[in-house]
Order: sequence, then C-alpha cells, then structure tokens
Amino acid sequence: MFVPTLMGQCTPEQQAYWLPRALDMQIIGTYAQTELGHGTFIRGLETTATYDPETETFVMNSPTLTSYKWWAGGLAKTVNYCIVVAQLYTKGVCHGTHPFIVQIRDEETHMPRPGVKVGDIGPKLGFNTADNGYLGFDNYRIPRDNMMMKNAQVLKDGTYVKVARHGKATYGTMVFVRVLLVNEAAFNLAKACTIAVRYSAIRRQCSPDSEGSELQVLDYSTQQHKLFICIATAHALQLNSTWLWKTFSDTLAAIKQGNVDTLPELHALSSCLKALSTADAASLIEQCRHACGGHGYMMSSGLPYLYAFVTATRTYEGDYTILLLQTARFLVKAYEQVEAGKPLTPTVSYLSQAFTGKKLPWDSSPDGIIRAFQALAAGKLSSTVKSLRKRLESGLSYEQAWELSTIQLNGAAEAHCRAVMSQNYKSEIERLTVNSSPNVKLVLQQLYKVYLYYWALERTGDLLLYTSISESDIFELQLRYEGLLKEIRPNAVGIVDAFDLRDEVLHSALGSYDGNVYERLMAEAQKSPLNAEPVNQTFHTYLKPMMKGKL
Ligand SMILES: CCCCCCCC/C=C\CCCCCCCCCC(=O)SCCNC(=O)CCNC(=O)[C@H](O)C(C)(C)COP(=O)(O)OP(=O)(O)OC[C@H]1O[C@@H](n2cnc3c(N)ncnc32)[C@H](O)[C@@H]1OP(=O)(O)O
Ligand SMILES: Cc1cc2nc3c(=O)[nH]c(=O)nc-3n(C[C@H](O)[C@H](O)[C@H](O)COP(=O)(O)OP(=O)(O)OC[C@H]3O[C@@H](n4cnc5c(N)ncnc54)[C@H](O)[C@@H]3O)c2cc1C
Repeated sequence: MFVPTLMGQCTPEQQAYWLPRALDMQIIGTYAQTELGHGTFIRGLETTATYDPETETFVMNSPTLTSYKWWAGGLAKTVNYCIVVAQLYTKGVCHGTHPFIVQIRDEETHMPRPGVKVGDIGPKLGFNTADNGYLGFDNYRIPRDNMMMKNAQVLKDGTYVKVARHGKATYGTMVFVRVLLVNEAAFNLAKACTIAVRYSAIRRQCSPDSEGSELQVLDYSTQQHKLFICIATAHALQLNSTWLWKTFSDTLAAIKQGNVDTLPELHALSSCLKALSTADAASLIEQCRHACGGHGYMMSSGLPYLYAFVTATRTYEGDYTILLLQTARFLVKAYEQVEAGKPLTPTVSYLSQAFTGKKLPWDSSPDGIIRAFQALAAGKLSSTVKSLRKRLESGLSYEQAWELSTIQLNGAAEAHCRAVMSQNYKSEIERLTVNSSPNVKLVLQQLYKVYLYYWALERTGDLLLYTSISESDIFELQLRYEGLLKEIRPNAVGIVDAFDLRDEVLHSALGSYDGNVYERLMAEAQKSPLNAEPVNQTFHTYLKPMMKGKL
C-alpha cells in the first residue's frame, strides 16, 4: 500500500523524489492509518499533525493511548518509513485526516528516531510472518514537504489549500486495494478447491454395498455439493475481478481528465464486491477444509493457512458490514432517482424496471434467474426504504432511522452484489468464450449454472417473497441442480487442474498433482521435532515421576 499511495497522493515533484527510492528498496514503507481506538471510522482518528510555520515542519503527536497506530504490516521491525494518516491542524483549524510520509527509523542504524515509539502487536490468527506494528509520536517533527500534497496543500505560511475535486480523494489507495482483493479472493479459493477436489479423488471411504470397493469421496453428491460451488465461485470471482479492474481503470482515466462522476459507482461496486468476494472465499475455503475430513485440519494440507490468510481480508481494507453499508447508501440514492424519473448508472439500471409492485414471473433459465436476483435486490431495497421512511415519519432523525434499518440495508446491498456478480459472470463467459471450443463453453456454462442454481436454492425464502416461484418450481430446480453436479463430476479434476497452480504454490500434502497423498502426509509428519528422538525428555521430567507417584 506504500507505493500505490505514493503514486496516488503525491504531487509529480514528490513522486519524482520518493518513488524511485521506494521502488529501488532504498527505503521500505507501510501504510499506517488504523489506530488502537479506530479503524473503520477514519474521521475519528486521533493522531495529529500540527503545522509550525516558524520551522516549516509538522509536529506529529499521539495524544492518547487509543491514538497509537496499530496493525500496519511490516511496521514493527521491517520498515523505516511509513505513510501516516493524521488529523491536520494549521492556523488553529483542524482540516481532517491527511496522509504524511514519515521517517521512523534511521536509514543506516535502523534505530527508531527520537520521538518515535514503535513495536510489534503480537501473535495473530494468521499473517504471523508479517510484523504488524504499533507506532506513537511525541512531538516528532517532519518537513512540510512530507505532507502528500496532490489533493490538499499547506503553504509555507500555513495556509490550507484544497486541490482535489472529490472529498474522498485521499481514500484512493483503499479503493485500489479493494479492487485487487477481489482477484486475491479468487486466487486463494482456486487453491483451496484444487487441494480439496484432488484429494477427494484420491480419498476412498465407505462402500454403498458390502461387496463393492470403497467409493472415491468425490462421487458422493454431498461432497460435490460442497466442492463444485467452490470451483464455480472461484471462476465467478476471477471474472468479476477482471471486470472490476476495467471499471477501475476507466474511472481512473476519467478522473485524470477531471471527471469524478463515476467515482461513487466505483466506490459502491468495489465496496460490495470486496465484501462479498472475501466473505465467500473465506467461508468456502473453510468448506474445502471440511471436505477433506481430518487431514484437512493438518497444517500440511495447506488449508488452515489459506483460511487464516483469507479470513483477514474480510476485515482489513474495510470490514464486511461497513463496506456493504457504503453500497447501501448508493442504492438508496438510486431508488430516489428511480422515483424522480432520473437516469441511472449502468450497474443499477435494472432498478428502473423493477419496482412494478408485482411479483416477477418465475423463469428458471439462467437469464430468468439473474432477473430473479435483480427482482430480489430491488424488492429488498424497496422494503428497506419503506422501513427507513416509516422510521423518519415516526420522528426519528435520518441517522437514527438509518441505524435501525442497517440489517435490511445490508441485506439489500448483498442481494444487489449477488445480482451484479451473476450478471457479470454470464457476460464475461460469453465474451471470453466466443472463440473457444464447444467443450470449454459447455464446462464453463455448467459451472455458471451451478452458481446460479446454488444461490437460488439458498435464497428460496426471498424468491417466494419477490417472484412467483412455486413449491414445484423449487423442487424442479433442486433436481436440476443435483443433475448438474453429476454432469460436472467426470471433469472435476481436470477443471481444477486447469487453474494451473504448481505444487509449490499449493504447498499442500493433499493437493499435489501426483496425488501421492499418504506418502506426503507421512513425509510431513516426519518433520515434526517430536519425531527427532525415540523418547522425549518430558517423559523423564514429568511423565515417569507422575506414573511412579513422585510428583
Ligand atoms: C500492482 C500491485 C499488485 C499487488 C497485488 C497484491 C494483492 C494484494 C492483496 C493481498 C496481499 C496481502 C497483503 C495484505 C495487505 C493488508 C492491507 C490492509 C491495509 C488496511 O487495512 S489499510 C486500512 C483500511 N481501512 C479501511 O478500509 C477503513 C474503512 N473505512 C472507510 O473506508 C471509511 O471510514 C468509510 C467509507 C466507512 C466512511 O468514511 P467517512 O469519511 O466517514 O465517509 P461517510 O460520511 O460515511 O461518507 C461520505 C460520502 O463519501 C463517500 N465515500 C466514502 N468512501 C469513499 C471512497 N473511498 N471513494 C468515494 N466515495 C467515498 C460515501 O459513500 C458518502 O457518499 P454519499 O454522501 O453517500 O454520497
Ligand atoms: C491482518 C490485518 C492487516 C492489517 N493491515 C493494516 C495496515 O497495513 N494498515 C492499516 O492502517 N490498517 C491495517 N489493518 C486494520 C484494518 O484495516 C481494520 O482492522 C479494519 O478496517 C476494521 O476496522 P476495526 O478494526 O476498527 O474494526 P471495528 O470498526 O472496530 O469493527 C468491529 C465491529 O464493529 C462493527 N462496526 C463498526 N462500525 C460500525 C458501524 N458504523 N455500523 C455497524 N457496525 C459497525 C464492524 O462491522 C465489526 O463487526 C489490518 C488488519 C488486519 C486484520
């Protein structure tokens, strides 16, 4: 995050100085925004940067315990610089949070600079190879030029000048990383399902009839139900990530031309796609672990590590709930635009036909299911706005009414995101397979249908509310879904092989290409330090005395 922030928040002159140093690794940096007391609510950050025109420096301070920076990756022992997000004060006025480049360690000795308190935050659920750190300041001075001045400036005399066209321009790095995280979710989920599907083809358990041989666990319908949605979702996330990257690039190009009109839609999309992709990837990686039984619980399976790594992505760079609520703000505005007969931006344009007051006629074709997801999102949005307005009519303030409606708002944002993801999944497959063989098309369409049927069956309650789906339609869809799993089964191993992930990348005794699962598990077990000696010294120190009654 250090380098993208230098790129996004510095003036050209500042970039010319800092970027080569960072890219050459002459300096190593991190992004220190979150504090002990605040992560989500950026406006509540407490670190201060007070401009002193006498010395043309900013004085950095951590006025409270809760103002200590907390979490930044590499902060504890690795980095010598960081981007610190602090409340800017000049001429006695607070201008809100701004980013500053702060040297925290000596470039030669690596000692913390006087006035800087820095350390490690301790062990975490995962990410233990990263030295996430804390950081505090005691009247620590940095040059005026170290304020990142692309979007706002403090002149030598302390005058504050706002440059950016959009109030949230300083949040740009977060949007960029959220976009990248959708791709990261796809990649890690692809790893997990490669491991679990390959292992399920090797693992045999139980025999349906006592005479026959044991089945590969991949042949069980329930195992297919657990795993094929993982493969389908990995593709859905990958294709949505490519699409989101293009949307991001287009918006960035427009902003460079001075047009910030599409930023709200990009923010709404990157927020909900980051939220849903990281949450889905984490829960499906855990599902892959379940699918590997006891061996999935071994660190050597690679799955616990993957889970610990990915579940953090649901929180960092904006917590799941918080980001869905950001999308919900955008959706409520879109609802109001429909009411006012105003045009809508592309990803919410479906709303213009959705508020008919009637249930959508059920159609079980893929296009029909996407329309049903859209109807569901629109229906949820409409009920949420009704709740919001009822609360306003009862005399509550907008903030109070909003807070009481946040469970529904999150539901509407999740449904909207699922509809967007399904639509993109379909259109990206169509776009990318124009010249593909019929077999490739067939397999990708099977996976895409698995995604649609799975989520339709997960949301039957909502579909009953907002579409004309009947009990027999649901029964028919369930049978179709189960049939599809059987169609995919013969190709399942080939499909995960097509992710083309090398053994070194999977790092799993269960998921290696050669399928030598048991040999690898045993070889990994031999690496346990407990196997280094036939009798461990704890036997003599504790067990034997206890057994002899001498403890
Ligand atoms: C090329 C490089 C390739 C590298 C590839 C590597 C891939 C990397 C992936 C993984 C590898 C592992 C590496 C691990 C890295 C760990 C990194 C973790 C880093 C961090 O976590 S940094 C800290 C991140 N912190 C957050 O995300 C905080 C979340 N909070 C917020 O974003 C905000 O506080 C808020 C959005 C919730 C609220 O902000 P606030 O100012 O209070 O604004 P509001 O009043 O709510 O809204 C006002 C108005 O502004 C709109 N708005 C808000 N944000 C934005 C935005 N970003 N852009 C545009 N608009 C925004 C908001 O919607 C409102 O609009 P409205 O009034 O409704 O119109
Ligand atoms: C592995 C890891 C690496 C990180 N790396 C960095 C880094 O490099 N740099 C950095 O600056 N930060 C980093 N972070 C911090 C991260 O960005 C924050 O933890 C994250 O943004 C969540 O903020 P929080 O911890 O304050 O959670 P909180 O906001 O305290 O969330 C706690 C709970 O309260 C809920 N909640 C909070 N506010 C509201 C609200 N308004 N409405 C409804 N519910 C609410 C949340 O949904 C959540 O359930 C990292 C975190 C992790 C886990």
